Amino acid sequence: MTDLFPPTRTAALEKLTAFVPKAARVYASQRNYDLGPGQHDNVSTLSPYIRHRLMTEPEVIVAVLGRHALSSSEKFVQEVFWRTYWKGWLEMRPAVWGGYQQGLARAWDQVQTQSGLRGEWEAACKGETEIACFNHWAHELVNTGYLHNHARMWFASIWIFTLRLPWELGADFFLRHLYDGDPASNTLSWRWVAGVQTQGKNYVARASNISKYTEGRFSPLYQLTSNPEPLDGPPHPPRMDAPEGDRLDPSKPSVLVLHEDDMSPGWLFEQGLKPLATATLDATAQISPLHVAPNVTSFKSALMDDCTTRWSTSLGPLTTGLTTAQAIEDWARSIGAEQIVTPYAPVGPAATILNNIRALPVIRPLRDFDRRAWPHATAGFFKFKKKIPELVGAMKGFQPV
Ligand SMILES: Cc1cc2nc3c(=O)[nH]c(=O)nc-3n(C[C@H](O)[C@H](O)[C@H](O)COP(=O)(O)OP(=O)(O)OC[C@H]3O[C@@H](n4cnc5c(N)ncnc54)[C@H](O)[C@@H]3O)c2cc1C
Repeated sequence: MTDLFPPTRTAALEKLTAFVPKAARVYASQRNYDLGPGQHDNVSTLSPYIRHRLMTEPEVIVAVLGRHALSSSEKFVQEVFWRTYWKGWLEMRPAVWGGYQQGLARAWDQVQTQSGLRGEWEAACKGETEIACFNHWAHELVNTGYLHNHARMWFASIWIFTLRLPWELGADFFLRHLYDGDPASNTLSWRWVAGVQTQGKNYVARASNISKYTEGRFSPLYQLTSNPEPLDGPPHPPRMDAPEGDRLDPSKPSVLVLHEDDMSPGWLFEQGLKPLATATLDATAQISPLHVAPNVTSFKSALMDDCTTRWSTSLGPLTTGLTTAQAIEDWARSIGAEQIVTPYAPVGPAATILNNIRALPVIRPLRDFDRRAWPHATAGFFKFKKKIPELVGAMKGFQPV
């Protein structure tokens, strides 16, 4: 099943080319249908590539707008901007990621000390509950590294409101098994389903909706909790300013650190960066207190191999798989660098490691796309999406048709 996501940019581009003709009318009318593993042709299945920026959001949007007007492909373009919105929202409230990690640590303690909870959590993760659709999605996730968006919503809702398991354990289960596992999209989507993101409003999975959008493959009648209350959560932390990124002075002796959040470093070379050497950061051990699934680890590392192979002539000598701030500092010093350059890593495992580097200045340039979009994630998506035409207009290479 890993063949669904060959870990190369060439494969990502082929998928994009095949999907572009469907990005307008077909996507708008059929995107909510989950037709099962290997049958997800009505959506793009590009997220494992976009999440790691083996392919960027503007690149996908520009390809779609080269074929369709924004008015007819609006639904798809908006979905791509959901990723951007979630990232901007979390970037301005990084304490929410810390809060999730604390909640997860508490829930994980309970799993280890309460055998009843442990059994229920294990049954959910193994797809051994009484609910057939839920079991199916647990297996699909573990076997393929992907779930359709609607299945993610139903699964999260059943996890929280029918199985009554802590939402943080469900978010962690996703992060350990999704090829596109993403701190912002995953954490904030789980919070949204639970009713702590849009406070007081939860997402309730209904048998009729599941039956309709799986074309009758599943119909969990009378099995799902029907009117659950949203969970209580703390108020949102105060909003910080969105980051602006650092200015890059390419004349200083620099080393480059590549990480899972941006595997297309060409834009840094365009700014004149000529690294003395490059290292790749492996942040997978920071994703979860448990082991990340081996297929996810090997997917990420194959994507990184693809990136460093494509850019090999610009990177200088390559060191792979550094895992700590100390290891990066020691390596950078041994090269004789005066600064460490790294594409801005948004809130998450890579940023946590990079933020602990003290021995040398860390220069984190931010892509123009993020700098323009993130500050608009001040409130809900409804407000953010009004900025989409302006953000699309500012994209390099965009020619309206
Ligand atoms: C509980 C839950 C957890 C989720 N966890 C993740 C996650 O860890 N990582 C992740 O990338 N997405 C996550 N999503 C969002 C969404 O489900 C996936 O991005 C989408 O299903 C990816 O499939 P696709 O590429 O075929 O999407 P398409 O429908 O083809 O959409 C195109 C692109 O738009 C973006 N996108 C679409 N829907 C969303 C969305 N709701 N939020 C953010 N971006 C979106 C993705 O980059 C996607 O590749 C989660 C959603 C839910 C409800």
